[in-house]
Amino acid sequence: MDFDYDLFVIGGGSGGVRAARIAAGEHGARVGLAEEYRMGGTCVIRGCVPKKLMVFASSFPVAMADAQAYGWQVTAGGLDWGAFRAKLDAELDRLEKAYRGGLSSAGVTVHDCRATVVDAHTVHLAGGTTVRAKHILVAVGGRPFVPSFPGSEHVLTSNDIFKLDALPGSVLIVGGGYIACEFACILAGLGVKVTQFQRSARILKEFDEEAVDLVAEDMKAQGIDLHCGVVVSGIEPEGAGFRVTCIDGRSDVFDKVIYATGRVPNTDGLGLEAAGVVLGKGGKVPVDGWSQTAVPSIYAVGDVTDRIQLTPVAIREGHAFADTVFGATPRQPDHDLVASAVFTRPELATVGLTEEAARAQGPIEVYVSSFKPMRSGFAGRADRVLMKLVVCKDTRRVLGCHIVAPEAGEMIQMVGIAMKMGATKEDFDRTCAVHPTMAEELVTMRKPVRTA
Ligand SMILES: Cc1cc2nc3c(=O)[nH]c(=O)nc-3n(C[C@H](O)[C@H](O)[C@H](O)COP(=O)(O)OP(=O)(O)OC[C@H]3O[C@@H](n4cnc5c(N)ncnc54)[C@H](O)[C@@H]3O)c2cc1C
Ligand SMILES: NC(=O)c1ccc[n+]([C@@H]2O[C@H](COP(=O)([O-])OP(=O)(O)OC[C@H]3O[C@@H](n4cnc5c(N)ncnc54)[C@H](O)[C@@H]3O)[C@@H](O)[C@H]2O)c1
Repeated sequence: MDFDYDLFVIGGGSGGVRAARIAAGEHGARVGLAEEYRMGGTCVIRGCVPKKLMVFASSFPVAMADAQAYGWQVTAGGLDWGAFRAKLDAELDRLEKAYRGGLSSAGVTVHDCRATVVDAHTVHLAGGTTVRAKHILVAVGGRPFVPSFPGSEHVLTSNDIFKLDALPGSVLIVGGGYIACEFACILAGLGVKVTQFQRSARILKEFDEEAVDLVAEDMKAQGIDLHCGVVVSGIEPEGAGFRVTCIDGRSDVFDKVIYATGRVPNTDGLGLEAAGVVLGKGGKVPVDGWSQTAVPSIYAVGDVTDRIQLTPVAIREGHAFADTVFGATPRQPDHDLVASAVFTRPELATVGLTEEAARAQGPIEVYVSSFKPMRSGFAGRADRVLMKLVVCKDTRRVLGCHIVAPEAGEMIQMVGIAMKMGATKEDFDRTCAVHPTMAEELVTMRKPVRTA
């Protein structure tokens, strides 16, 4: 059978771009890729990258206050949001160009349009053409989910934050996951009055409770008006802002309301069902360990699948797919012990099991050190950091590590390597400390604070 391409990738985000580049550039496949919006996808255009730059932007008021406390004569002015946004836009343009350059030098043919699946080997491109490919990779990612309720049309999502013409005076953020907590801290750091409503009893409910308690305490200490167990029932415009009413009767007006209540896969109208792929819960694409769907020529990677929604995971899945199908090195992506960080202030970073999950598996020892770090302590700030190891009593292996601290994301990357190698508590202990650092506590905690 004649095909236009060996591989057609739908979606130019983290997973799709990596798969296309490896299949074409390293394995010589004829690859086409369709992207309907901007090359780079969520991570580059409206996720990790602009978010992290906003995290940096929001960190300067505290840094300036610290500088003053250390004796520097600095006067903090206000943020010029317009100037920041212009630089941010230019940086995203630069990155998008670099992504396009990478695809072009690998020999990938890019189609700047929406693509839909017609059958197991056929893709329809908006504009009217149809292409045939031996393999199709679905890497369409997801988009913000907003529940439906009276007034839900008035809310913003994470996509809109990067495009605000001006910073609002006050915001309500609804949700308690990664995105809600990160933007609560970012906006508070930028000087916005932030209120946060979480529906359930805790924020960041997938994370270690003790670690999250410290993050929540710190978020409140920096002025975020955080409330759990609150459900919004309606929103209506009032003056220049919006009146938000909740089922417990509370009611208040905010300049903007931002919903960060999870993400849904971009599979609506994609044509997968017609091609024989039965979609899973919430429209996610079910795949096996090779990222293959029930239709053998159709594969899927990244947020559109029912796995872990993180950029490095999407990249690994795309790379493993390309090596498996077009290279001579079949391998499955490894989803075990994936470290991640929530870029709140302070950061929360984690790898492995929470204390709660580990307890359910068998006897454990828990090592915790929580203290005032030297840098902020000297500046007179009350912030505390937390280093926590969850250890299996029988095998002595470190099952989980949880860090709440500035730059926790940088630290957990290294702990992840040790844990992936199967490090025991005694391996941590025989590693000499780097002094004076916060991370030295990870190798100097001698006695468990509790066992279970
Ligand atoms: C605000 C925010 C912050 C985040 N921060 C982090 C972080 O700090 N660290 C981290 O690891 N992860 C983070 N993530 C998650 C991360 O961005 C995603 O896990 C990752 O981008 C998923 O990659 P993907 O390739 O699956 O999909 P995406 O990157 O979403 O790419 C999918 C692409 O497909 C395109 N597309 C969709 N449908 C079609 C179609 N029919 N035809 C053509 N093109 C189509 C879309 O336009 C998009 O460009 C964040 C996400 C958000 C929203
Ligand atoms: N730093 C990072 O690595 C990073 C940052 C941002 C996003 N991400 C990825 O993106 C994914 C999506 O992030 P997210 O924060 O949107 O989702 P999430 O799943 O982390 O959190 C969703 C939150 O919304 C709440 N919620 C869900 N439905 C609701 C409803 N109907 N009403 C009120 N509240 C509701 C949930 O209780 C939860 O707190 C994350 O799971 C993560 O994998 C990663």
